[in-house]
Amino acid sequence: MKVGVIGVGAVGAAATMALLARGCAREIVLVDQNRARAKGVALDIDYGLPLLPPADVSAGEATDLTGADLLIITAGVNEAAGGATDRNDPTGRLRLLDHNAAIYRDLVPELMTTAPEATIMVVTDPPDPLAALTRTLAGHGRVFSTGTVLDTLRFRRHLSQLLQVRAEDVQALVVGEHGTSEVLLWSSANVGGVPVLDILSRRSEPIDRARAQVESEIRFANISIIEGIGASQYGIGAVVARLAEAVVRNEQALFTVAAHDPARGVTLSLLSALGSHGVTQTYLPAMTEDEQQALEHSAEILRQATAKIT
Ligand SMILES: NC(=O)c1ccc[n+]([C@@H]2O[C@H](COP(=O)([O-])OP(=O)(O)OC[C@H]3O[C@@H](n4cnc5c(N)ncnc54)[C@H](O)[C@@H]3O)[C@@H](O)[C@H]2O)c1
Repeated sequence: MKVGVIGVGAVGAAATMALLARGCAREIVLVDQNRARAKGVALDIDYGLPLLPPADVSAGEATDLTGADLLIITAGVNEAAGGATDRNDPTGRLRLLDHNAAIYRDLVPELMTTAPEATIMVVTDPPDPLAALTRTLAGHGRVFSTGTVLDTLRFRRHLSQLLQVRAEDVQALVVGEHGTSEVLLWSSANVGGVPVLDILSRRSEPIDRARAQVESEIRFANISIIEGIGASQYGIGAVVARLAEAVVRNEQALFTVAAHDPARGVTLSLLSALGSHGVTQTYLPAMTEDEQQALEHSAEILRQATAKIT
């Protein structure tokens, strides 16, 4: 399987290492407008390849992506460079939209001339409106964004720490925008079928305080990471690799990736089956009325953002 990584900054490099460790791509081509950077990352990784599953990694141009099965786009400014690191700013990652949409308007048509058959994973922020734009520019529907997959993992990790159980046994979803309006589905969060809210309600600590703390840590996790290392990269790298694996193996595995939702007329995260052609089926998770309202609010924010660029 041939995979192209377009944008070889912090996220592109971390995603490439995670892809290699998972052994789900035989050939990876790294493309960046900073050619020297792509070459440096490819060379650095190349020296570690004898210890990794068989694969070739090279730096190239868009023209070297011919025959790619999957394109992973991480090109664009991040929250630190784009001034989106204020916890009190409800716009959040949407602040990067105009800048990164301009990059996509140049990039995607060029990619389509060389790899028109590839499925496309959008990682650049804000990923959901950019996936909608990519779908229009590419002229096909094999486009999804990483959506709230990372937020969902963060939710599971925080609940696992709160309840002292391993994260693999925590089922919990975040839906809507990958951004400040995302919706944590507390009502269906469970460990081994036992509702998380039932467990928390039996504790001495007020449930609202525990919920508010978890929500805040998840909603602003990117900023906490950026304050330490300048860019959120390793968690998303692991997410990208797992999603790439689902695509190249045509798994139809369920993730909260974002895809076009005809019912709401917008690209956002629900629960979707992911395979070689991108998202093939989407399910609306069970929700309380409050959660449904929050999801519709998130959809509206994304609709308005998407309308500005498409
Ligand atoms: N979806 C998520 O969950 C998630 C998580 C973390 C980061 N991100 C986003 O991923 C993006 C990349 O973040 P980063 O930290 O790697 O940024 P970065 O600045 O380290 O890297 C971006 C790279 O894109 C390249 N680039 C810019 N325009 C290009 C073009 N037209 N063609 C090819 N390459 C181009 C730059 O040269 C740079 O190397 C940002 O938008 C960031 O906010 C998304």
